[in-house]
Amino acid sequence: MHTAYLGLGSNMGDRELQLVEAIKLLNEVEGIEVTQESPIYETKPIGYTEQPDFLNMCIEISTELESSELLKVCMMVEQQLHRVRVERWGPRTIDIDILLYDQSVIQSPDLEVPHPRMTERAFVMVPLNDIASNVVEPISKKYIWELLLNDEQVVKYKSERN
Ligand SMILES: Nc1ncnc2c1ncn2[C@@H]1O[C@H](COP(=O)(O)OP(=O)(O)OP(=O)(O)O)[C@@H](O)[C@H]1O
Ligand SMILES: Nc1nc2c(c(=O)[nH]1)N=C(CO)CN2
Repeated sequence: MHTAYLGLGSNMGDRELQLVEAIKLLNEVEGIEVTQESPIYETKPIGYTEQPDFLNMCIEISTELESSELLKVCMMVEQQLHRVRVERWGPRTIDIDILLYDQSVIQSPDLEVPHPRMTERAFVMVPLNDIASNVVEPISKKYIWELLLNDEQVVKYKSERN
């Protein structure tokens, strides 16, 4: 059995209904059980900003499916909810991203896990932290180290007072 975290987003049509429907459809798939749902957040669009606000949330699932099968299921659910994609990062009825799959690191042409942009996105990290703070804590700590290693200079200050 595997544990995975999925990020859900919607900014077209009945946004809340589409999140609810996506969770229902995922739960109906054999080999998937939705075990936790975060609160829903209303978020300003990141990236391409000339589009409506999103509703975002994260869920935890317990699954027998391999990661590639899980990706197919996510894409199938997106299709069932009539996802239309006009442009990359543009408006969509539903977007389902695989954020984490156990502790796996996957780098295939179709699937990258952990999701490569998740740590830059508060609309992912905030709801993920609501349902999996134990998972977010080591990730964010690692991320802080990466920021420091890459460009930011943050050096401990030695007091000049007595
Ligand atoms: N972790 C992942 N979860 C979902 N799709 C992924 C993942 N890694 C790679 N992909 C690929 O990304 C494609 C979907 O891209 P999509 O258009 O949904 O990206 P996006 O949601 O607009 O942008 P972003 O990936 O930055 O959230 C899929 O065809 C899938 O093969
Ligand atoms: N607030 C917000 N912004 C986004 C979102 C999203 O889900 N929420 N998804 C994107 C592409 O995946 C791009 N920008």
